[in-house]
Amino acid sequence: MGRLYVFDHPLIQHKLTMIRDKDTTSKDFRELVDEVAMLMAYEVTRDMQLREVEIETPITTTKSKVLAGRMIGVVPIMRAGLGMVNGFLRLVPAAKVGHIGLYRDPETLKPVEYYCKLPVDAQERDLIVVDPMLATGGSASAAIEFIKQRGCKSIKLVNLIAAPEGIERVRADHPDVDIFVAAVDEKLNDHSYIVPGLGDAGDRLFGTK
Ligand SMILES: O=P(O)(O)OC[C@H]1O[C@H](OP(=O)(O)OP(=O)(O)O)[C@H](O)[C@@H]1O
Ligand SMILES: O=c1cc[nH]c(=O)[nH]1
Ligand SMILES: [Mg+2]
Repeated sequence: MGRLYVFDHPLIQHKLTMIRDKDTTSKDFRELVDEVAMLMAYEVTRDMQLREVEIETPITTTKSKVLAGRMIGVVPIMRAGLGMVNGFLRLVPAAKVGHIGLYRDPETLKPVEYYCKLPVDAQERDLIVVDPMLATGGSASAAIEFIKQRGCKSIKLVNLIAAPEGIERVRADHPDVDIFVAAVDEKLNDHSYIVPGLGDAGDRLFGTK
């Protein structure tokens, strides 16, 4: 069973409140999603490997640590996942970015794939799938499945807000994937939007509605 991490850091919770507020403008919404993604990236990357190197400071020679081992690939689920990419890249600029285009069909609620491009060395990277919303879990589960079909094995999922249904779905379909969220909300409504949630993340990021 994949582990579930809920980030209760006060800065994340404060910013999430502003993100949820319906009166927050697209500009502020984008900036806040970016900031929370960066704060989450700090914790999500806690298990990155280090190796020791010898360096010279202005005072003396010393041993110190640098990143080593598997590098990261950030995989946003478009569109809304795009809003979380920069936060990760600011902390890990050497990360590569793969894109998965999915939208949830409003009638069937099933994810429809329209794009997939991963880094050529994706199989050798620790992949972090990002999407602000985990509602039914259909989109995240399909995205993880596409990535696995391309030979990738080390995968994490990072969402701002998750519904219990989405967490259960991803855990059932992909028990090897750990999930990192800023909040677990109450439920889904009749249109499978998260309650209380933040509305349509893609529309709020890009001002399309
Ligand atoms: O867990 P699910 O029930 O699959 O729903 C979550 C998905 O819905 C949203 O995308 P949307 O389909 O609105 O596409 P968009 O990002 O282009 O707006 C969201 O960004 C997730 O990808
Ligand atoms: O609440 C939801 C559910 C799916 N997609 C969103 O953007 N918001
Ligand atoms: Mg949307």
